[in-house]
Amino acid sequence: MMSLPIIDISPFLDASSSPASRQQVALFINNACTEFGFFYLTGHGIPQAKLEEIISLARQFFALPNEQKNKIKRHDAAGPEGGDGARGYQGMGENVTQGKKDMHEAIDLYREWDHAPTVERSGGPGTRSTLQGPNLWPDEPGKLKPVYLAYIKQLQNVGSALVRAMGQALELPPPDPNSAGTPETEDSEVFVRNTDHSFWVMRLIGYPKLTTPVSPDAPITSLSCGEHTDYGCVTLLLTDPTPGALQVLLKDGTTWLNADPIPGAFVVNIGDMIERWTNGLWKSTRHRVIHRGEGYRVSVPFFFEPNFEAVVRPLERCVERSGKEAMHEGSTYGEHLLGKVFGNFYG
Ligand SMILES: O=C(O)CCC(=O)C(=O)O
Ligand SMILES: [Fe+2]
Repeated sequence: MMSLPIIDISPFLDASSSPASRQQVALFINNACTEFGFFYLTGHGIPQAKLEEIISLARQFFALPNEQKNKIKRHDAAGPEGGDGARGYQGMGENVTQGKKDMHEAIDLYREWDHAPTVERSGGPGTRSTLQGPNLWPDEPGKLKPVYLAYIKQLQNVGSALVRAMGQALELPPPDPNSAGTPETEDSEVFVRNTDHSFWVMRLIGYPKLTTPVSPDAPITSLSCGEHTDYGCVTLLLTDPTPGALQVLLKDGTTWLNADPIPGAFVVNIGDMIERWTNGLWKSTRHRVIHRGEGYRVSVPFFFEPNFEAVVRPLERCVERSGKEAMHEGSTYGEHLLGKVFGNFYG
């Protein structure tokens, strides 16, 4: 049975590693991103016990009564509740993909809005614009917030190492040692610079087992998470050990491959902004979740994204190499994200 490649990123986290070991990793990444857009990541330095604690804390939250969970409910932006339309807890079926309700519940966390002043909305004092509110952390379990904040710091470091490796994997020129470069400089550090204030997203997701009937002819009417690509740069996905839930669409466009978890490894995939930057040399691969297995499945994806104001347009080298017209004229990651956030709840 075919399986996704496994990539050890440690040479990009270890300042004393040899250029040859980094080059080897870059080569593997190029192959994995060209062929699958998905791979397993090891050598990230986060102990397995920490990863298990992350899953366990999310599981404890989802086991609370609804009344308790709804204390941090997501509210629409510009409303009297002071919601920002994005952050907070969403109950079962509140998320929509391709016009269908997803059978999961979730907490969404984002980088705090610290790159620009917040803009109060016309709803009156205390109302918020989309994404401009604070994160809503649960009181229970009490350890969740501090443990997650420390974990998010570590993940940003891993994300940064990964996008550095990606710049090298694309054979972009090395940075000029005499100049710091700007966000527009198209060298191998281009992704690192454009993610240095990553507008990251973290989702804690709980999936009950699907109970809709299975028959090979029946259309799948309700999924745990409908078919989609991820929005941004790279996703570092942590899941509990449940097999057979996450499925990845292969290049043939018809075969779904199970991306079963490997203990201690992240499942990594590239998002829409990397596809745009590479002018489609690397595609953001479609995937979905169908959990018909045993137990209540928990996953915690971390989306390491560009800066909110990063302008993402196809890199010249990638346009040349692809032999195609530039696929996009360029826009900020923030604009792309806002469009997606509206679609998730009002689609
Ligand atoms: O739960 C999973 O395995 C994947 C979730 C996912 O694809 C997403 O949240 O974007
Ligand atoms: Fe996804």
